Amino acid sequence: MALEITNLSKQYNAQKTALSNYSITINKGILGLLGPNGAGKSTLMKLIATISKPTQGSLFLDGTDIVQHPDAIRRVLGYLPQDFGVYPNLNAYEFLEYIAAMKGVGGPGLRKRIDVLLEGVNLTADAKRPIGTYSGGMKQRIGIAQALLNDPKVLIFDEPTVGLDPEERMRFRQLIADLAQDCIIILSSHIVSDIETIADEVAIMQGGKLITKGYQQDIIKQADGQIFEIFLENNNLTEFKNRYKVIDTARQNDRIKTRYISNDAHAAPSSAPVKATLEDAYLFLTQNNA
Ligand SMILES: Nc1ncnc2c1ncn2[C@@H]1O[C@H](COP(=O)(O)OP(=O)(O)OP(=O)(O)O)[C@@H](O)[C@H]1O
Repeated sequence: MALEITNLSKQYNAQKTALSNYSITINKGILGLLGPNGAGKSTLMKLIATISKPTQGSLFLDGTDIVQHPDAIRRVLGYLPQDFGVYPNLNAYEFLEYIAAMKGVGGPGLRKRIDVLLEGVNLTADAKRPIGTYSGGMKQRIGIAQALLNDPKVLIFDEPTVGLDPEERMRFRQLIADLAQDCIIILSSHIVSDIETIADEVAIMQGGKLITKGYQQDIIKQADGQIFEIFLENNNLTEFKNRYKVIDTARQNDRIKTRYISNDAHAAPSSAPVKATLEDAYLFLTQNNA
């Protein structure tokens, strides 16, 4: 199963091009879309979900043009939009039955499927309560469950971990890891650590463009030799920040351990090179392309 995206552009109006000449091939497994606010992540996901039409370019799923034939993906699609709305008066069962009807999913197995999904997102105990009484994280979890109702082969999750506590994040990871053997799963976040623990491959985007895509270790390699650490006195940090892109600081006794981006030729004296992480690589690559 493969999704082939070629020269995709989306222009919302004369001033706003949200996606520009974007090409990517997405295979089975979990692809994490990383990018700052406004990078075009949601726009890309909406185009794949055929909720929105591209201004230019093509999207093919296993050789079928899904701009011309959106049903080819809709049949096998599970989608959690960023602004997922729920019906406050319905309980979880009623809501999932309603979504199942809209997706044309039914039959004798439906009740069982809903039970399994509610268990999967840890909502069994609250299934009879109106969704309007749920917390933000619980609403997000019912959103995840509805995306899985039709046994999808292409799953799109826009910021799925928003509002989830660490335990629920772990549960989400396990839930989709099992599905990834057999599905294309695309999820977005601007929280690098979420993508780091969930995704096999990562696509970094910025300003509507794809900066890089690959396995995590290959993306991290791109920042090798560019990340340094230095111990600074308290009052030197502000000036240091004017000269270098600081990634992180941590107070250690009376000094500040400062992680920053540079290269060997320009690193500050008394710095030590350190091994890059995905977060470092993300900041390095988006800074270079800003
Ligand atoms: N319907 C629209 N009309 C006009 N501009 C839009 C529309 N939707 C999105 N945009 C703009 O397109 C750009 C890309 O937006 P998009 O929501 O795809 O980014 P994103 O990477 O998902 O951002 P975030 O992380 O904040 O959700 C932004 O500048 C946004 O303001």
